[in-house]
Amino acid sequence: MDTAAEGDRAVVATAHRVVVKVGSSSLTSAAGGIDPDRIGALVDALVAARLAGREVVLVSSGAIAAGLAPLGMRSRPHDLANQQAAASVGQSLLMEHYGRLFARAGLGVGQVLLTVDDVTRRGNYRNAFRTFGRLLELGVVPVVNENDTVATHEIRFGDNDRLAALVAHLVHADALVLLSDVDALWTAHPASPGAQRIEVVGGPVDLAGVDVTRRGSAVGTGGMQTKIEAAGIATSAGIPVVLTDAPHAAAALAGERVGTLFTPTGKRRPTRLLWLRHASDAKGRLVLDAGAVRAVVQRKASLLPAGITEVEGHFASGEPVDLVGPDGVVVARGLVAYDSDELPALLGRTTRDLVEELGASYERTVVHRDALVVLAD
Ligand SMILES: Nc1ncnc2c1ncn2[C@@H]1O[C@H](COP(=O)(O)OP(=O)(O)O)[C@@H](O)[C@H]1O
Ligand SMILES: N[C@@H](CCC(=O)OP(=O)(O)O)C(=O)O
Repeated sequence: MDTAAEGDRAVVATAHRVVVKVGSSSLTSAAGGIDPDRIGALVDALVAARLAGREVVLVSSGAIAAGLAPLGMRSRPHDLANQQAAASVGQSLLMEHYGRLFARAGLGVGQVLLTVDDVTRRGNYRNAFRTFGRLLELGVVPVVNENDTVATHEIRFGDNDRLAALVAHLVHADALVLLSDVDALWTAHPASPGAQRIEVVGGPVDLAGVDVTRRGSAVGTGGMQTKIEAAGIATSAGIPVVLTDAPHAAAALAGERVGTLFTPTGKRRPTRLLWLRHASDAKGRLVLDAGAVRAVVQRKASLLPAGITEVEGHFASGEPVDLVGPDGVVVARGLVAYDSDELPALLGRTTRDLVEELGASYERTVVHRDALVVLAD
């Protein structure tokens, strides 16, 4: 291994605040339901880290898997209503296990159920940040899951890998550990002939040719693809990621050479903008003329009505929209300051014109540069 990667393992070993995500497949037994030995071993590793003075946030899947047997369901249901029912039953079982297991070491747990809105809307985001901060100050281990019972398709993360990356960013974690049922990222599904373990991923080039198409466990959701995406989100925000299996949790946290290390590719950015890039679905599109594209992309300027030629979709003020160039390529994403039905009358007009005719409230930009992330640079 090269020295830089060894240095990054040390960064994981010394990380004070860590987010650990565990997948359904690592918590449940083949027969279904929570496997007491597996969840017990995981908690032991987290307790050791906690008692060594580190702050731990656990993102745990497994609610749906844990709820299947009590409801007489044989396999993970495909429809949302049954998934939500299973999650409702399973989440409390999961928390019962965590509460009891951490209590043996004198540690408390706090359940945090999140929807996409909680990491995308500014007010909710701040609120979630405060809650995590307080729980950690109190020495409690936050146990996070998606709020499956109420989340509809529109407000779903869909997989906890991405949720874990966003939580890592939200809590300003120093490292993210993704625990699955596979010991590392491999060049192809580990059962494929010739597949090899990958020890370090330094950026997207190291992933060229890696095959993650084969599905994983029956109880997991996203397979390897969502883990790679999650690692990309975290590393682009300066957070190193280790991907390994649950039995290697303690070794991963100790910075040992287990699993796959994804080294940071970017710097830590203002927190709100990361979700804008990764967690939000754009509600509409604004088509920009070439001058506006240059202003937004190169000069990092705010978007004014004068540079917009078309408005597509229905959105309300404050929602995310894509900014596209005259060629239809998305160049940025931002929070729009007008409703979609207000905008057409403003297009192509200067702000001065608008203020004179319509009043001072039209002095605002359509997308302010502080609420905008450039995707094309
Ligand atoms: N290139 C690859 N390297 C490692 N695992 C892979 C690869 N391609 C597919 N997989 C599968 O992805 C699975 C992990 O995804 P998943 O079952 O969703 O786990 P979890 O429940 O932990 O989120 C592995 O068990 C493995 O079968
Ligand atoms: N929130 C869902 C899990 C979703 C999920 O991403 O599962 P997994 O692929 O096992 O991490 C649950 O608790 O069942």
